Amino acid sequence: MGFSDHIKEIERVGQGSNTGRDAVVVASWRRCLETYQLDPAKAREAVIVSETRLREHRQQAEDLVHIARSGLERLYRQVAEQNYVLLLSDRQGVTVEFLGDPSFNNSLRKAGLYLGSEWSEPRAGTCAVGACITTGEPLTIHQSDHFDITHTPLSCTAAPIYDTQGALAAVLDISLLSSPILKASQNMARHLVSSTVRRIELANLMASSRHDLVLRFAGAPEFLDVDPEAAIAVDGAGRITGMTHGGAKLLAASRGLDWRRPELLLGQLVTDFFEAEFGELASLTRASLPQDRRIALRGGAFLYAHAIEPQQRIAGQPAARLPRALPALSRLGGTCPAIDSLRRKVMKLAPARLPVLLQGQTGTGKEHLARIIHEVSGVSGRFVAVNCAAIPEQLIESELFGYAPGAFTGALAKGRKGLVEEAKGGTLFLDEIGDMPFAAQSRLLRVLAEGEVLPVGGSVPRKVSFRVISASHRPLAALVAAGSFREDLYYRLNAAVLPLPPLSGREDFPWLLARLLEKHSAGGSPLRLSPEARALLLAHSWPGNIRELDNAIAFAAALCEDGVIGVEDLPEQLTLSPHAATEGNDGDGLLAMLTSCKGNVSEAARRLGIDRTTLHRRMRRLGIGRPH
Ligand SMILES: Nc1ncnc2c1ncn2[C@@H]1O[C@H](COP(=O)(O)OP(=O)(O)OP(=O)(O)O)[C@@H](O)[C@H]1O
Repeated sequence: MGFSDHIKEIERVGQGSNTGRDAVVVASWRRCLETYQLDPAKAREAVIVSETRLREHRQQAEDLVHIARSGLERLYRQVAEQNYVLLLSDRQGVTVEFLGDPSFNNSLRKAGLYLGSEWSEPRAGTCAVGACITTGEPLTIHQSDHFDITHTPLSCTAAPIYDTQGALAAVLDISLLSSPILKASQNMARHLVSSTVRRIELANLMASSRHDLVLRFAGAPEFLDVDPEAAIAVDGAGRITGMTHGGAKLLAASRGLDWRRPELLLGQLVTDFFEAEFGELASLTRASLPQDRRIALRGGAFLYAHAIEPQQRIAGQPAARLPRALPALSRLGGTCPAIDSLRRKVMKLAPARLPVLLQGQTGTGKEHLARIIHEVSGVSGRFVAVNCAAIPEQLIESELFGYAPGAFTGALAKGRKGLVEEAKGGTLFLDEIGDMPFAAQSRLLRVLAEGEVLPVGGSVPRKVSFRVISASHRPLAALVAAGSFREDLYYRLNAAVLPLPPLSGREDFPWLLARLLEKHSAGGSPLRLSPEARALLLAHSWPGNIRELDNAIAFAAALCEDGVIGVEDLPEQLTLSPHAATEGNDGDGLLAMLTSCKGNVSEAARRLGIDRTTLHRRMRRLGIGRPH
């Protein structure tokens, strides 16, 4: 369809004609024309938000992204071959997570299928993410369904992700740069996106309702354990505390209520919705066969249920296994010279309340260490963490130091306490301190030098006393030399410097691995690794450090079936990393690579960038046979 035909059709729809478009598209076009006053004749470029705004949006979505990641990567693997890219947007329509083929980066960025792209209806016109945010329903916006002519080559399918309280939290979208003409070609995409969202919501509910009873539901007993359609969480008093979107719809349908009004569902007695006593519902555990767990809703419909009991600590046993329950210093790491020395330093420094500077690559555990220092110091105040890189530059001073009444437009009438005062008597952790703007650095220096804080727009300083721990992944000394960090502040912050080693250099790797396996065991028996998966993890170079390992185990924990993580459960990037080339030089690395290629020597040689004969020679030298 040409440019002018597209505009004419939108105008006709605006005047009330029926041109055969889906109702969701028609409604969205009308919103674009009437509510957002967009002009179909004006093509707009895709909007990509600034780095700072992106960081802010990503920070807010961090927990959700963490839980969603394994589902996203699995979905991406299912669709990447058909050239789909995957976007996760927050409820403002900003893309906070993106998976796509990097070789198309330029065209994807230009088309707005990229990290930071903003797909809200008022900005981008009719688009899948924007329409999904507005309607709260899964949908496809295919080619000329898009309002803006710039986006008409795209085909986008999106589904909403709801939080456990029934609010729209994010949107998952898969998109194609070019697609077949028929919209029905995207039906499968819609099914895949919706089922991924269902799994993400279920994982989110399970993670946030550990101390409540969770009830999972399916229309057929066969699907109850593998792919439940809905779930709700219920507290000890029988009141509903959380739900997946499917759960909300099911509860609402049973009483003829509107699922868009979660306040009518949350906090209500579960027995108001089911023809069963609370005790009966709680007894629908795996102890009986799925087909025997049939229950009736108040509205008359039947379905099958699976009750998962709240996780309780069994006296003496699991509590000792939980990483949090370990004494603070032993949570630092295993036994090896580098970590033992770090532990000794922390033991001495923690009670001294000196400013400490933590240096280490991203994901090496700087915040983890800062919390340990806080705990060991035994102070009664709070631990307040501030990520200086995530707060927009214009807000950082008021966030940190607070502001006086009426300090600026939009300020609260009675002013506000800053984070520095929140940390009174405790610890202020300034992460990514190297990103703190110069003006805020000067104010912080004054607070540290004088022990008092002057709120923005205020004239009366207030006394504060707290311990400051700062962290940076860039060497602060180099920032001082480059003139972007105040030298006097640098000397105030680094009374003691603790470097954190990169994961690849940590001899206590097995200890860390064991802690993370416990962490992701979700209360059941601890997860285990197959020997091949362990070899692969040991061989990887971990550029993202402990965070990358943590994410990889979280991912594998979600995929593995019987508590044993195999190579096939690990994220693909572990086997395809650019660092793989170095992994063929030692026995473990080579074995891991061969295993990940299912024993295919040609494939392993290709990934290692060497020829087959060299690989065979290396295998003979290291005494490695071909794994089966
Ligand atoms: N010693 C440890 N034992 C177990 N888990 C750890 C340990 N250190 C770090 N982690 C885990 O690794 C992840 C990353 O840690 P953390 O956020 O402290 O890193 P960071 O260096 O502050 O990262 P960034 O530079 O990105 O802010 C977290 O999930 C944390 O719980």
